[in-house]
Amino acid sequence: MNRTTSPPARGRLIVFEGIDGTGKSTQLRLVADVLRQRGYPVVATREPTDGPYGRRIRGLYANREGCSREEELQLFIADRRDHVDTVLQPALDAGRIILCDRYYLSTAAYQGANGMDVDTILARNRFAPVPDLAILFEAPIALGIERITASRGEHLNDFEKVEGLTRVARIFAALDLPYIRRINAAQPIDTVRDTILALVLPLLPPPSAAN
Ligand SMILES: Nc1ncnc2c1ncn2[C@@H]1O[C@H](COP(=O)(O)OP(=O)(O)OP(=O)(O)O)[C@@H](O)[C@H]1O
Ligand SMILES: Cc1cn([C@H]2C[C@H](O)[C@@H](COP(=O)(O)O)O2)c(=O)[nH]c1=O
Repeated sequence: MNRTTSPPARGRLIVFEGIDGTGKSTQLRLVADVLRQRGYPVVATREPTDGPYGRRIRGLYANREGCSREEELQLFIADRRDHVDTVLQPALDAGRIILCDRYYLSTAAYQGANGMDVDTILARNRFAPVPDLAILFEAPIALGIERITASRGEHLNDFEKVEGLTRVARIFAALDLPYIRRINAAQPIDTVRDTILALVLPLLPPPSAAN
């Protein structure tokens, strides 16, 4: 008998976006735990990645000297291409639920804040799968800075960085795409987690169909 098996349902791509210190990584871990407890095959990942381009990008945080804005943008895009090819597309094809800490809206906002054209950045990311949901974490810049300073001892509070984050926040605020949902990330951790789950759970197939 000629038996056929149906391919697994396409997975879901859910991305966590927003300025620094709004709680994306914290929430990604919490939401991944809840989904796994419910039986979903979750892939938790992030950009910049830990791959070769991502490592080069992280090296730039310490010293940007000699790297033009265009080269920086190219590195983020190369990192994303690699991420799509090696992690995101295979996971989607296998029916997994991907939770990704930052994606191409971060490129639009951060490299846009560096002076690159936002629409051009988005156009150069057309190779990347469109997310099913982009959760945009919104909180005052000062709150994000305060959280990071308290937790990591990083000193983000100089004028130049605050000004830069203000430009980033303005671009995030102006993005108008159908898959974006904005959340109030200034609320307590459990409240934010429940808000995210209320957005995510209705988008998922039953856990058995996602395995
Ligand atoms: N809702 C919240 N209320 C209070 N503190 C929070 C909340 N969410 C996260 N934090 C704390 O703020 C700090 C920064 O959180 P987290 O690393 O998750 O932010 P992030 O958005 O991923 O930052 P970055 O973009 O810089 O990586 C952590 O110490 C975390 O415990
Ligand atoms: C994906 C992406 C990230 N960035 C910036 C945003 C943050 O300042 C760092 C990542 O830091 P995290 O603490 O690891 O979240 O990189 C960017 O400028 N462009 C991008 O595309």
